[in-house]
Amino acid sequence: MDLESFRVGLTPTVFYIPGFITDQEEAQLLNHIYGASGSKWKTLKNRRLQNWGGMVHEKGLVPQELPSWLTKITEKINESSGLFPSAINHVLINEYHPDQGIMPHQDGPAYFPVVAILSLGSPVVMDFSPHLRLISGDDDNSRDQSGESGVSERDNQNSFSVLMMPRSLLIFKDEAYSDYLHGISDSPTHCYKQVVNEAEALACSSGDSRTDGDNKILHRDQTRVSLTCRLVPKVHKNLFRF
Ligand SMILES: O=C(O)CCC(=O)C(=O)O
Ligand SMILES: [Fe+2]
Repeated sequence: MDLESFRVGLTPTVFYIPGFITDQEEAQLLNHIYGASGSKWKTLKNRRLQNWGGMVHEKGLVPQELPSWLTKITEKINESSGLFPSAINHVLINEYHPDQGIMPHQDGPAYFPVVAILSLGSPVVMDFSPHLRLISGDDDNSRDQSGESGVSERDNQNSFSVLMMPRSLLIFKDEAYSDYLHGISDSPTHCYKQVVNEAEALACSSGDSRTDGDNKILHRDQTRVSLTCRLVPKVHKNLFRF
């Protein structure tokens, strides 16, 4: 795959790959996700999530083997992007109802700084906003299970947004990873007027979203499920030797 041809926007470095999986693969993934044991879900204030691959700690991953229905996807991401130095070993599955989102955050330091997000279900807009780097130390206090940390300082210049259609893959790294917060508003309508990938996203949509084309408003009338695929380079072989 020529990843360069999927680059979007002016900020290094964001790639948007429409139709990364087929309708059938999307349905199969949703079957596996909703077929998982109820105890696999962790309910947060504004969404539910499933954690696959093991527990991420500040010092690395206490690993758990990914099931084959996930490695099928992660291997395809590894091979087609060529951006991960070894196999993706962690997948966070987030579920959002139309009035749910994720606060602007930066992914935690345990991850290799490349993120691949596969979207299923309802389209949404993800907002990126630059933040002023925190001057000192770590910000562990606000980190939750997903390894994300809230960062309060930010500015609104140079912000940009990406429209994430079902079955698409969004990859971001470099500045987009290190100098920007990313988040999804909890509003049931999202405006896609300013997105950096409107043409790419809408070219591939097959009527699975309700849009108001004149005002570029997206009505989130379905649940969205996303798979955030990452690599935790440091893996703990022995739980008791932390
Ligand atoms: O659901 C998404 O698209 C984003 C998830 C995310 O940012 C995360 O899990 O860190
Ligand atoms: Fe994130």
